[in-house]
Amino acid sequence: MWRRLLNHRGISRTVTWRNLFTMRLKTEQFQSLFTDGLNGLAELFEKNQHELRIAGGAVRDLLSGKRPEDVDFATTATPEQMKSMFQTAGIRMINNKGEKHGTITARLHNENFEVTTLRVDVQTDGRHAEVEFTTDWQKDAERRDLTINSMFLGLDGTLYDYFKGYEDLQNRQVRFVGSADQRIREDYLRILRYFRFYGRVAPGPDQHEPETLAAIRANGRGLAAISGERIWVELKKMVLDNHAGHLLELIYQLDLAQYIGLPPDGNVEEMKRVWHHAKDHSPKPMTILAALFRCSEEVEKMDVRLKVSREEKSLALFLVKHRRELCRSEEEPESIRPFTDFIIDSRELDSQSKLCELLKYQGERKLLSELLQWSMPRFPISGHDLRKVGVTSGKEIGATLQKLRDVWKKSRYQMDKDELLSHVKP
Ligand SMILES: Nc1ccn([C@@H]2O[C@H](COP(=O)(O)OP(=O)(O)OP(=O)(O)O)[C@@H](O)[C@H]2O)c(=O)n1
Ligand SMILES: [Mg+2]
Repeated sequence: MWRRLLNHRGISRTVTWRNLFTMRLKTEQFQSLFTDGLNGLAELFEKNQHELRIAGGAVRDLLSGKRPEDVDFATTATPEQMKSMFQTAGIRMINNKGEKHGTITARLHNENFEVTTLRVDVQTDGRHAEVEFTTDWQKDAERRDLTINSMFLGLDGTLYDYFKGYEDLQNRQVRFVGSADQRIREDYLRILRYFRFYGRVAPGPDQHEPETLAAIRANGRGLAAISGERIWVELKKMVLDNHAGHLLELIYQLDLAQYIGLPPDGNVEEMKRVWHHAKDHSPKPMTILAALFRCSEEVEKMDVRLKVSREEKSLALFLVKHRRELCRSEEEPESIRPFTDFIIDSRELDSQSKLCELLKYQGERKLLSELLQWSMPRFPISGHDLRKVGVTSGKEIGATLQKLRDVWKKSRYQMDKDELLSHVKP
């Protein structure tokens, strides 16, 4: 993907002017953004002589040949100017919560467009910022986290790159804009964003700039003040990207684990092992993280801090409980029977998917592909069938069903209804 990007045919000319690097982007992904909604938005800004550009992550994605999932826009217009412009044009605006930070959301042709006024952060407490609006594009680029996230793209395809973001993207380097220390102090979550984008962009593990790591180490404690929800969103994405084994180890080396809900004495060696054999099998984030936990109390503590979903927590507890004792049988190492027996006994809907995660954890590739294809046989007997053959009391029905389940299991789930009912003594 990256080599293709270097000699992309969609890029037609490059100009360097002082520290601003510009060029024209005309890729298919870029063209495909121009829906009726965006064309309408662009026209309106042009008519009112306000500049409008695509900003941040979407520019990074477009330059990497990816269609961005969400596109943020930046403008020189103030929120007041935008509001009056949209009102005059009869365009609906929705949820004005972002207005304090300069964001107006307009709805055109059933599409929402988030447009944010250029700004500088005048005061930050490491979580929230007090902002001041500006018409200077470079100032807005300067307050962004990473060089690869600091670029703008005009709607004519012109790239505005003040901090060598494009060069870094081509060289697969992740760097903070200006001082890493300052950028991190503005929002400590950026430590985790750095790791996440490192996973996405860097060609291999361990190619960090020493100053970046020093700034992260020095500011790690700041993560303690960041909400668990925000941390979990970042951590989850990071764990599923490249180099996650290395990055999680780095989190321990830089002494950050304690601030983000991970056990201070996490089992890093086990995690690296698990990551290595699970990474190509689409593991859930918790399958990798579970390897760090030594006991269920550590899972509980993580949940208090990160407020993970009920399913995520239950998977972590499940893996910690069963990772050693529920494994392939010595006598029949190729058989998925211990796992299918477990699923049938547990009668829980999600136990099959949990066991698939367990097999990823254990690195059992063959058993995993079999279990993925296996479908649970249906137990052919109901209470109703037993009543028909004369078992009437509730207690007796329960006990007989259990007994028949055992018989069924011994037959490796082959016996049908009649064969099973022949075991019921009238
Ligand atoms: N802590 C943060 C979060 C965001 N940003 C800036 O705001 C942009 C948009 O943020 P967001 O959508 O949260 O992230 P993306 O970089 O777009 O990544 P994703 O693809 O995950 O949306 C970023 O590119 C970056 O310029 C920042 O400087 N500091
Ligand atoms: Mg984004």
